[in-house]
Amino acid sequence: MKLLIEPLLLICQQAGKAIMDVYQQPDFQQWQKQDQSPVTAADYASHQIIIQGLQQLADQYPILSEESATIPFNQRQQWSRYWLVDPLDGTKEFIKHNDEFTINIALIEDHRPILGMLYVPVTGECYAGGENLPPMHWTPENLSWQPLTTYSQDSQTLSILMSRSHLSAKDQQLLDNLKQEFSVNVVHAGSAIKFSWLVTGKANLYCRFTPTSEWDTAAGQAIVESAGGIMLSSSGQPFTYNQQESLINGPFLVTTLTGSSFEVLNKIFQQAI
Ligand SMILES: Nc1ncnc2c1ncn2[C@@H]1O[C@H](COP(=O)(O)O)[C@@H](OP(=O)(O)O)[C@H]1O
Ligand SMILES: [Mg+2]
Repeated sequence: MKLLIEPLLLICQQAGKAIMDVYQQPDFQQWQKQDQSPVTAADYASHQIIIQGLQQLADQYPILSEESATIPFNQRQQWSRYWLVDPLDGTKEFIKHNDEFTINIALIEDHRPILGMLYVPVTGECYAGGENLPPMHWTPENLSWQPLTTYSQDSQTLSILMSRSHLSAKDQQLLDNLKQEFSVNVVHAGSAIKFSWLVTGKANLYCRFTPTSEWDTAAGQAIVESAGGIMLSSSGQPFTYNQQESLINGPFLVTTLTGSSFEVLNKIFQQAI
């Protein structure tokens, strides 16, 4: 698994450069996809580079990318290992020009993310982690991977991450209920950048009720889990992938909280579903 880190970083850097080339154009084009979500030339360019890069690796696995996601479930069901890719996560943030977008690449084995990489094109930072790998951070300043200190702890103070672009009445209800038990600080961030904030200790909770897709969460989950955090579904089980025809995720809770604060927060999350 460790051997994949450097080649994946290189792929992300190349795709990130293509994304930034579009981002820096004064007036880039955008289109609506069939599901009404926006897409740009940056999404497609990044997709092409990542596919080509993954196809050049020594070990070959099928690839499911947001921009080529029409592979039917009866075919995907045969896969024990595959790459799950979001070539540009946070397209709305990209269009708003607020810098909060990522490239997400995960390796899934038997429905669980065993390796994840998140790349932030604007800063050139990269996060990685997985099974038998510590959470790691790469920066253009250090030009090397540094292990991240893990922040799992029992705490009465919540820094809760919420989407910048997708919020619901349930999110508000959850916040109100959490405020009765914890001191709560809300942090807004777009895309899978939210997962990086969990492993750097800038936040300790991310709950989501509005839809996301499987490629939005898998890489972040692998990194958070490598840092000792957890990502749970509405049934209280670790979050899984490629189990159904739909690629839309249900509600989830991601946290680095432990002990009694985790128990209280999990109860409030379960009640909110
Ligand atoms: N109705 C919907 N169905 C599926 N995914 C949705 C969705 N609304 C938002 N998302 C997902 O939420 C992601 C953005 O997350 P956030 O709101 O936290 O920034 C989007 O990623 P993309 O930008 O890659 O499409 C998109 O996949
Ligand atoms: Mg996405």
